[in-house]
Amino acid sequence: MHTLHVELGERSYPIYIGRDLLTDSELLCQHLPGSQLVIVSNETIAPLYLDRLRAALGPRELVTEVILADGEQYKTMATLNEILDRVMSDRHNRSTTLLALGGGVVGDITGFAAACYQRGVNYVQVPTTLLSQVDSSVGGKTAVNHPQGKNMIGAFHQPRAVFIDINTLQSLPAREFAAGLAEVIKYGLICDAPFYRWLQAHMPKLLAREEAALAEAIERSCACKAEVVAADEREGGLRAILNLGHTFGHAIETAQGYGSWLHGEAVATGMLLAMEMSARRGWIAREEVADFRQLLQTVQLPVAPPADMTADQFLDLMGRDKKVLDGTLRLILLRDIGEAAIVADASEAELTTLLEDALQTA
Ligand SMILES: NC(=O)c1ccc[n+]([C@@H]2O[C@H](COP(=O)([O-])OP(=O)(O)OC[C@H]3O[C@@H](n4cnc5c(N)ncnc54)[C@H](O)[C@@H]3O)[C@@H](O)[C@H]2O)c1
Ligand SMILES: O=C(O)C(=O)C[C@@H](O)[C@H](O)[C@H](O)COP(=O)(O)O
Ligand SMILES: [Zn+2]
Repeated sequence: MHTLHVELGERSYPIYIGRDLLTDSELLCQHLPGSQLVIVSNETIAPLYLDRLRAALGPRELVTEVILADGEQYKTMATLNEILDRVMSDRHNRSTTLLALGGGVVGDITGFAAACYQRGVNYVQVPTTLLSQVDSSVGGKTAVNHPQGKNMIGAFHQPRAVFIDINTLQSLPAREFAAGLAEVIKYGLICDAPFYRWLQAHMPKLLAREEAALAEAIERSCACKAEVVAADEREGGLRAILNLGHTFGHAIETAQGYGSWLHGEAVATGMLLAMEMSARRGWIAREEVADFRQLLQTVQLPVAPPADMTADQFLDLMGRDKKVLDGTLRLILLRDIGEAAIVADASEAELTTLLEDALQTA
């Protein structure tokens, strides 16, 4: 087992990465000492992993299990209320801890419920998708979607611990695994060029879900995220680099009504747009864009935006991005592989041409 730390003073917490953590009673109970617990999962994950986890957690005075419907389309206020209603009805007090067992959807909603209940109770993350293991379980961004925008209602609320059991990845559908790889690749692009080159070389091993390669990729991704979050917890500046590809990607997810494009798929296409834009500015070589496109294709991630979108629709949705400040859109581009830049000078003309060219390939 490897342990990383997110250093945030009194809100610091460990990230444990290893096999069979889901059944590691001693480790789990060390971080979950209280008598009250709320386990939040969904209808797909619970039948696979809940029994084992429950057994490892041992008997408690009060345990509430909330099993949500599965899907990004349920990352809503209504689902948040479902959790809060159960927590209220079962009379949990402030000493309770929420535990998210699942992917990023379960994790983001559970974290938000923990941030809201009685103005904030503890929660821990037990992420079961690649995406949630390398990204959403770490950093304390919690949220639900609004029909008009992704993650628009939420709070920063850090978990107390993250337990990454890499065995759970063996049951993950291939499409979801690929979506997680998009966020893994993101870390190489924004802050770790050697890691990006390693990913290019080791993609076959990752796609075969070889344990050593998976552990390495998860650890390096979490290390990057932990460092960025520790430096800028609430996205005053630097943390925005974790949003590479997301301004385009969130526009795609919102336009599609959440669900038909997976988050990682939309981010992959968004990262390709950001790389193309960086190349057009002369910041990165054309060959890097071509190699990146090839890498996405190897992983079976989409390389063109949805054909039914227009550049105007993109611009409208991108104008609602959380990185818009005083009416100015900020985008994450690449100065080089491993070196992200936050730019505020993208013109409407530059974006329209970029998007129209990309839409022609869709
Ligand atoms: N908070 C953050 O910093 C952050 C970062 C990245 C993404 N996100 C959010 O995370 C969400 C995407 O997360 P996701 O990709 O994990 O999607 P997800 O939570 O929808 O999970 C993907 C699918 O895999 C299933 N699943 C989960 N674990 C499984 C397993 N081990 N075996 C079999 N099936 C399994 C789920 O039931 C679901 O159907 C989006 O809402 C995105 O906005 C948040
Ligand atoms: O942790 C962050 O910061 C990120 O931006 C990570 C992203 O991968 C993630 O999708 C996040 O939820 C996006 O945040 P948002 O503020 O753009 O909604
Ligand atoms: Zn993301």
